[in-house]
Amino acid sequence: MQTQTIETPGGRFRVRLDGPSQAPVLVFSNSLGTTLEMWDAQAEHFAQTHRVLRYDTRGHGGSVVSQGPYSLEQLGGDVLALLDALGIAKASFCGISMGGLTGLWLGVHAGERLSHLVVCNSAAKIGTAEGWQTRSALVREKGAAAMAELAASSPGRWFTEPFIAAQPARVATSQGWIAGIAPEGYAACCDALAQADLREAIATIRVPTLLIAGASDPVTTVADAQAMQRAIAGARLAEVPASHLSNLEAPAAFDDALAAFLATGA
Ligand SMILES: O=C(O)CC1=CCC(=O)O1
Repeated sequence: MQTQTIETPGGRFRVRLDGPSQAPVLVFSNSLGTTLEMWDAQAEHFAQTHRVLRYDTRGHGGSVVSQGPYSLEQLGGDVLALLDALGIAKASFCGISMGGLTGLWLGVHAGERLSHLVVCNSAAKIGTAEGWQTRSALVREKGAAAMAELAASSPGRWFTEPFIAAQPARVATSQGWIAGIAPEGYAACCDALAQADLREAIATIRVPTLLIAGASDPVTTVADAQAMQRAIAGARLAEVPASHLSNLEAPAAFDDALAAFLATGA
């Protein structure tokens, strides 16, 4: 099946569904500057056991690019609106970086809709408000030129040096995703990241939670994942040999950790 467009009260979303229609639903949520294609390998793997739902986050890919700033509440609400539109009462949710933060928001505010929560290469607060405000201002000021600059610098934020050297085609594909993101959508998600701080709230999460950390991730570190593990009752932590986009850099280790966790009853 190819991508489709789902209309929600908050706008249209580009989604893709794979796997048996009666299987348990597993939602994948992308990181800042990527699209649902970042999950191609995981969709192929998990469509054997799950109904896999992927979507482009607001402001990204083929989804609505509404005027920013966005908020984490809005990004989490978009997931709930998508589940409602598709008639899905409960799902497992796996998000990376910004998508992981969206998952934490869902765990805090809509835990009854989740059977498993997987938070990858993320943190309860990512970076600093000043850093995100500077980035969003630059993108709004320079538009496509700023996106080109962010695409050029993205390998260093997303992958280890050995992976960049060994996998130029994969790196180039990921750079193509960010280069194609609408500047206002990207900037508005930076605004959401600037405001998002769930460091206290995540203590209320009662959904079975797996944290996946990249051993060489300089953006959201293993220490960030350990802090979340201390805060979320019963949370597990898996470390994989990768930088920030760990599902792309270490797909086998990532899929193994995710599959083992999803196999646990919830
Ligand atoms: O800055 C980046 O590209 C890395 C990143 C931070 C949040 C996110 O989703 O990606």
